[in-house]
Amino acid sequence: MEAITSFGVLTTKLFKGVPSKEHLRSNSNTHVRRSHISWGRGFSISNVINNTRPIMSCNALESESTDEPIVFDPKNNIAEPPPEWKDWEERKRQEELDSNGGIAIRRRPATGPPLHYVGPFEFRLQNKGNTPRNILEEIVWNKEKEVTKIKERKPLVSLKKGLPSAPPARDFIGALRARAEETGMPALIAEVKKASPSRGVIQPNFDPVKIAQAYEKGGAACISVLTDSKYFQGSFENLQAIRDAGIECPLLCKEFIIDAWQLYHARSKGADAVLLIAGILPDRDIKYMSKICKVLQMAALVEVHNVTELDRVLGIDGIELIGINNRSLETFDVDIKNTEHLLKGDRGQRIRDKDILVVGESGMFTPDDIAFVQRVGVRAVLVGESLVKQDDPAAGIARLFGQDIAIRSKVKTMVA
Ligand SMILES: O=P(O)(O)OC[C@@H](O)[C@@H](O)c1c[nH]c2ccccc12
Repeated sequence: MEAITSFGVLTTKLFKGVPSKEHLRSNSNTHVRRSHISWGRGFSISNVINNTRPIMSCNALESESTDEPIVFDPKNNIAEPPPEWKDWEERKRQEELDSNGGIAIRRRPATGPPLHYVGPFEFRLQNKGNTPRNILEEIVWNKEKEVTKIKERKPLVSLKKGLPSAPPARDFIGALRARAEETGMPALIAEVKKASPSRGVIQPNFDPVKIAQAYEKGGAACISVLTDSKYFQGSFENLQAIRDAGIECPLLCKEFIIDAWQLYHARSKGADAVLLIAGILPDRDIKYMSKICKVLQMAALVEVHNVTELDRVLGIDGIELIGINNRSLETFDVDIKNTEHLLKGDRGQRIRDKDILVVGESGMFTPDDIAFVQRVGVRAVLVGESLVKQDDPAAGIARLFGQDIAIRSKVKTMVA
């Protein structure tokens, strides 16, 4: 690791006790003096090793200063930090959340860490503040650039002018409620997704219209279409093509929305609903954007991943549809028990009192998974991978639910 000093470039190895990446890797039994490391913004030893946390300084943690050695695990070089460090990291994380409107990622690249002074030296790690800390941050920073560019070509005024000729918005939430009631099972939002950052290419023979038609035939109530191209190989052309092909299921535009301009853009391409991710949007944006959605007659699926985000969203008036993502967009860890965890106790009660429809999202592969999330309170599921990778997605739906939900819904409709 290099540091810029007033005398040129110095390596951090020169500073007593600060481990360089190479130093950590090559020393199976490295001793580091805690008093010489500052764990900036949730910084940990593994971040040093993986070089994932950009901000590092040589300030001492005064109050915790001790010469007690920290011994790194010889096999994977990862030290188990003492509990007070974890508390400190947690406190920092909470402070960061508070100052960031409740969101854990930095919405724009930081300008870089401040200069530090050690004796006569002035130094800073080279531009590390401009490195995204996780994939979600990277996606969002790219999205900011992408949207800024398209907005120049297609300003909001011209987008708004084109809206009257957009295909009319259909009732996304109504379709979910009706289907859940009709089948007695969670309504299905089936996802058209070619690839993802966690799975790579999921379906190499990707024909978005054919897949959407199969989903509709198989009993999906709504369809989700990935439009992000860089990370998911999706597009707005896919969304438009599916709409133009006469699919009757309402369509969710699956996009990383960070700017209200994208709402108008999604509507102009035929979307009936959009995704608002609480992990990247502060409360004021969720409020403002969900109001715009109402004006545009689109549904807003507000996605949360943890209790902090769920509590924030439950504090916002007028939210009708909440998605609980079982996958962390920061680490990609998937656990369907997350849905149970978020819906238990008081929170579940508040959701029922407000008559909010809950969508269980990600990581569902079997009838047991569907039954599990239904039992804990979801009335719709959003499923991608397990369906899109099938050669026959309609049959895939029947396998996922353990029964043919298309036939059952048709029979019931005919009887009614
Ligand atoms: O493929 P899965 O595990 O069935 O997941 C679908 C969907 O939940 C997932 O694609 C998703 C949920 N929230 C997102 C936000 C952005 C991109 C993708 C997503």
